[in-house]
Amino acid sequence: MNAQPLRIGIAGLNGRVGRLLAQEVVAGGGVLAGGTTRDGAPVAGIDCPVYSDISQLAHHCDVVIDFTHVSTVVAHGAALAASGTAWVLGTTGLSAAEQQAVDAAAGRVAVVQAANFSPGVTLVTRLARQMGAALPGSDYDAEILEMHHRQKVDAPSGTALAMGRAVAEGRGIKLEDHIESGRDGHTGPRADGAIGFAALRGGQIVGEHSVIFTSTHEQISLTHRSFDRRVYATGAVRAAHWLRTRRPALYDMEDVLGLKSVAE
Ligand SMILES: NC(=O)C1=CN([C@@H]2O[C@H](COP(=O)(O)OP(=O)(O)OC[C@H]3O[C@@H](n4cnc5c(N)ncnc54)[C@H](OP(=O)(O)O)[C@@H]3O)[C@@H](O)[C@H]2O)C=CC1
Ligand SMILES: O=C(O)C1=N[C@H](C(=O)O)C[C@H](O)C1
Repeated sequence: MNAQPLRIGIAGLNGRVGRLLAQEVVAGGGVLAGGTTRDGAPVAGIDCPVYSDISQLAHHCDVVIDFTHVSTVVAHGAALAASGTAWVLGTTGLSAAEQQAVDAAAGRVAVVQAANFSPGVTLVTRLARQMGAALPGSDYDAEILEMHHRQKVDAPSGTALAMGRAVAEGRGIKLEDHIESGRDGHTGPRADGAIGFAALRGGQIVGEHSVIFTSTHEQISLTHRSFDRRVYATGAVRAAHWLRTRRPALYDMEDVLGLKSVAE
């Protein structure tokens, strides 16, 4: 049993998720050790030290929860690995090179990375893997539909890509070899075994994802809707506490929820 409360820092303290994280860290029994904003300015209504440099924040924390922007990932990974600070990473839209930086950091510190910290999405993604295994691409066309608020900057969403990757894993193929995203114009017919994506944007929709399998004779769809971003913040804080006793490695929300020991 750890006597000291967990010291949690928040990268992107003034973000839509960052502001909720500040509340959930305290509600979860942790210490809000500080946060970052781009210019180091304090955030109205949140009482903690604020830095512009994540290295400064890291020295005061056991773990940093990071929901920022993809442009920060390489620098954040290097800084947290150098200071030995665990990392809960929710930022989406990573390139292969940015993902490699996360993998490298996870060789030195414990990292939980998830495109979506909601328990419901974690389960839907697991089910998508099982459906991919059971419903072959030769008979069942897999499509992922997502809708988000108008401010979202990356598409398809990280969650949609994770769901597509799960379908591909179930089918024993690579998503990269079968992805059909952003169809427009004279696309030709759907490729056999393709995994398709469609991204909608509008208003203040928090996050909606559907995985849809359609054959000649039937359709099966799984839909998840987030009503409140707090579901991401509570999931990320849960991940931060779970990380406390872990060795350096890359973990995901299935690890945090203990699902990997449950038979599929
Ligand atoms: N994994 C999950 O469960 C979820 C993931 N996300 C992802 O989290 C990320 C943030 O989402 P959201 O909170 O809605 O976004 P916001 O734009 O509301 O917040 C992002 C914050 O990141 C900071 N930031 C942006 N660019 C930089 C930079 N170059 N350097 C340092 N800080 C920067 C901004 O700081 P400042 O205000 O100082 O400019 C801002 O406050 C996105 O990638 C999103 O897709 C979102 C929801 C759930
Ligand atoms: O930007 C968002 O808002 C969200 N981003 C994540 C994603 O890209 O999947 C998670 C959630 O859908 C909300």
